[in-house]
Amino acid sequence: MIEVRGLTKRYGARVAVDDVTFTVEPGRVTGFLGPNGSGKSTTMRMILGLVAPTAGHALVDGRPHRAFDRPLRRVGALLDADAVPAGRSAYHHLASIAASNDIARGRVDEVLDVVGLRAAARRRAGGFSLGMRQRLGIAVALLGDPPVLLLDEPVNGLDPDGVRWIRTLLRKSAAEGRTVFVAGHLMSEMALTADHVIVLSRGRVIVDTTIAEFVRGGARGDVLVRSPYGPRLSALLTARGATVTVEPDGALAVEGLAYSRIGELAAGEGLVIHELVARQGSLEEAYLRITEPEAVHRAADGVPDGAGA
Ligand SMILES: Nc1ncnc2c1ncn2[C@@H]1O[C@H](COP(=O)(O)OP(=O)(O)OP(=O)(O)O)[C@@H](O)[C@H]1O
Repeated sequence: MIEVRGLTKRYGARVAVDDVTFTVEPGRVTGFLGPNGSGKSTTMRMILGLVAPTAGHALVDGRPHRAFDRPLRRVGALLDADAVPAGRSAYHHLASIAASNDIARGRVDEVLDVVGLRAAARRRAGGFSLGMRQRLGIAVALLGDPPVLLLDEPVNGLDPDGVRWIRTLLRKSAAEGRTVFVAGHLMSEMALTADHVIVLSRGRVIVDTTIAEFVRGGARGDVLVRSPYGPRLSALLTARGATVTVEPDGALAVEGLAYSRIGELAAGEGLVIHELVARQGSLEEAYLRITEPEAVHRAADGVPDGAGA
């Protein structure tokens, strides 16, 4: 479990993380979302004891990270895939980290297998692709078989196969009872991987809830209707209180009426329907809806007065 209480980080006048409190529970994947610069990495670094908080504290399984003698056995972290030493092979990189954390050398081969780097293990990590460096970073995180995983954008640079592999790994780790905390920007992937979501905006927590609840509360659900009688159907549904938007391909997006009612109304008027789909809102839609004002504001911040396009 990760417990963050009143965590704050100021850099001069800039508040990177502002009185943040949350708990990351074991047994589920918790997604950590927020626009660029909202404070996710700084929060993760404070949890790992790499950045000193201005105020507040973070505990991992009840203790501050610095209290662990062999931290890799308690928390596996991926922060920056470029942190791999260029001159060393993947094997030697992992072996030296294992030795300093009192982890059996045999574990190195195991994690190389898990991350799919066995064949490249003797090559210099400096020649690795971004995806391979990312896999090596994940190997380091897994080395100590830790009960807590903390990963900053783990799918960055991975191919679709790798993205699916990460998803499976994180789901499996949570099912084993581990605490899995993962920051990311890829909403479609987060929707498939996470059970719970914490959203930061300007250094503050603005959402801390289940993915299902977040999507239900923040995203629009509607019904997609395709019919050769689009305009007549649109008039009919509007007269019954629905809000109808015509999509670029001529389909109708209908809000305010259940799909069953739409089908009945159309049948009553003898209007043929080719497709009738109840669409669930997406995580991306819910996320954009709550963070868009900030994105706009930040874009405005970035444009100096009088600067032309
Ligand atoms: N060492 C530092 N010195 C000064 N400011 C910093 C430092 N580290 C982070 N910041 C600032 O703190 C804020 C939060 O940054 P942080 O990297 O935590 O955001 P993030 O949510 O991880 O962003 P991204 O999604 O782009 O990775 C930003 O305004 C950033 O410029």
